[in-house]
Amino acid sequence: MEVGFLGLGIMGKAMSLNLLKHGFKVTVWNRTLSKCDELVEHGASVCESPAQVIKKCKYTIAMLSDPCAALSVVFDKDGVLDQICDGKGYIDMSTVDAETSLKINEAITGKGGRFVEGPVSGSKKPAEDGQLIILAAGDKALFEESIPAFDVLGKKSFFLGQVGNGAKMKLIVNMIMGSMMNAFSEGLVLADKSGLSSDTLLDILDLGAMTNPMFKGKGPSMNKSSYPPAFPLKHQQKDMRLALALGDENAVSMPVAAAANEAFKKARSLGLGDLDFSAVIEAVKFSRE
Ligand SMILES: NC(=O)C1=CN([C@@H]2O[C@H](COP(=O)(O)OP(=O)(O)OC[C@H]3O[C@@H](n4cnc5c(N)ncnc54)[C@H](OP(=O)(O)O)[C@@H]3O)[C@@H](O)[C@H]2O)C=CC1
Ligand SMILES: O=CC(=O)O
Repeated sequence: MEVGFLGLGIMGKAMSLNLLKHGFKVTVWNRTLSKCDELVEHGASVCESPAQVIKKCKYTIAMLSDPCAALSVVFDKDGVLDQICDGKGYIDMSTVDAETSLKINEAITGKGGRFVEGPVSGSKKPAEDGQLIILAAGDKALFEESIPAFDVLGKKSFFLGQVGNGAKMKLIVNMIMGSMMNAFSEGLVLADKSGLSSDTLLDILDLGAMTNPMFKGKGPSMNKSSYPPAFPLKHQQKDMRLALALGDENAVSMPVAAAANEAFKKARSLGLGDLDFSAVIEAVKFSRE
């Protein structure tokens, strides 16, 4: 199977490398073209614009930072829309809001193409290991044709119905994750300020009903104030913002998520946006100083 891949950030690089490892022919494009070099070393071809990738490939996957990036890659000059046509499939796996996904769907299908949104749950390591959870929606036939690629990228693919449902589900999952990360950060800081060992707190949490891979994976490095980016904090804050907007639309009161969003905003204002989202603990420490 030949696929195009647009966007080689933390996730896109790991995902496209995985496809190459599993025998897919992959043609890549990234806004900063130099990031394609490593993929070429692993056998990928490169194009100089999204339009060229779409022209070459029947199926193209995108993994871009946010709604603005997702829209720009589709609608700008030499973008996806220039070449999308009957018989082509576009699969956007970026985390965006439903409105963005619907706009893209309308434009792609308006030119005869087919569209699936497929945001993923799981970070850099699950992307490297092909263990993502794929939250797809849109064109069912395209979803089914994408299964060979999804099976390489993920451990489970959900089909959630109409376009927008994948985006909404992903935002809800990440709203919960961002809120949990804040509660966790407050607990670690409170243990430390109370004269307790935050490492012992991790051991206690790990033995009880609250054990989870996120506390287990991030806790030890948070206790060392180390935040190598797996999931950039600026993206987690984008997800909180978009989830809160979904709450607004549906009149769902979400004070916990709103407070978590404020902490992520604070962390961004402290210049921590490119670090891992666990760096939000620095905003918690800051507010207690
Ligand atoms: N990291 C993670 O753990 C996870 C991330 N996600 C989601 O996946 C998506 C990608 O995340 P991640 O790989 O971490 O992000 P990165 O910040 O590492 O990469 C972002 C990518 O988007 C591209 N990009 C940004 N703005 C534009 C633009 N205006 N036009 C074209 N391309 C653009 C970047 O290009 P350039 O290299 O030129 O800057 C880069 O390829 C996000 O939506 C994120 O929320 C989902 C699950 C897990
Ligand atoms: O979107 C981030 C993730 O870890 O999932």
